Amino acid sequence: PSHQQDQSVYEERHLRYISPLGKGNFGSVELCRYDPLGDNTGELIAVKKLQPNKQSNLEDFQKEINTIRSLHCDYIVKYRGVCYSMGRLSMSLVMEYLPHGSLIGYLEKNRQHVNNRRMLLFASQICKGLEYLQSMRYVHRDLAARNILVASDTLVKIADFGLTKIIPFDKEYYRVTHPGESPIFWYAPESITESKFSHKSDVWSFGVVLHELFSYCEHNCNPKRLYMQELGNDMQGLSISMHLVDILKDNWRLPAPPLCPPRIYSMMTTCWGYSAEERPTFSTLGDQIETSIQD
Ligand SMILES: CC(C)(Nc1nc(-c2c[nH]c3ncc(Cl)cc23)ncc1F)C(=O)NCC(F)(F)F
Repeated sequence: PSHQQDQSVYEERHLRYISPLGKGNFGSVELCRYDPLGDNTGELIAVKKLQPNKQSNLEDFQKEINTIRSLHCDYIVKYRGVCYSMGRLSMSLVMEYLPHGSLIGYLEKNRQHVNNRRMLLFASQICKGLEYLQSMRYVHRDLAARNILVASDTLVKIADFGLTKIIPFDKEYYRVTHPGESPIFWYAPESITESKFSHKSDVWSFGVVLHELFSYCEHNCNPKRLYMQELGNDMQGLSISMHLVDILKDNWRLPAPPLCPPRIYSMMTTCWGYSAEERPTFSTLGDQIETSIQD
């Protein structure tokens, strides 16, 4: 209902810190209990604090809060509200807490009872979440299994909108001025060479997430490791991204994960079309995944 205020304010005095969850873009996230009654019956929440010493300023954080507050989708981590502290000088983003954590940890722990059908269910949920993001003209820019959260054994959600940008109404892509520490092994070629980000660059990253899914996030065959093996581990710094683009131009792609169904691997390779136009849309990918689930 529109009258329901979507921004609930959490009072810092009722916040009970429990444990650290991890570090994301521009901040750290902690598990807390919001316990106004003081009897430990309050809800568990994930609280993302702005890293005070980071050059990222309050403005970027405010943008991230506005982004996640505007998203209402079953496959995107839910915004709960904000918590002001130190007399409204600093603020924290409050999100729903998903007990199973990020997809990487979940797959490492539960590998034995997650089969291909379950993987395809997760893939279709991520795809639907991305289709929704695209309908809102957002590009995520940091799609990776580490940024997918597990709500239950049958539900995953996209999270960490620290790098998400809105595509201007008159353009098909967003150009970043300050690339920062980029996860280049999840990046499309044009994002590496021209800092250009679009729905089609998110499609490339979705292909890499599919590879992570069907590799069960095995750390010895994660994308960075596989690329570095191909590049020769002796590379340093800047030349890695240029060498990476060269092997992509020569049509080298991540190899099929062990036991990955051929139809799924060919779906990944369509996401890795060198030029953005060759890559499918999320709706086409969604249909292909649904078809694979039926079989
Ligand atoms: C920076 C942070 C905390 N990292 C982690 N979150 C959670 C984690 C576990 N449960 C959570 N419930 C909500 C949220 Cl926002 C995070 C978690 N678990 C492990 C993490 F490394 C994060 O936000 N990562 C992006 C995400 F994984 F969420 F996509």
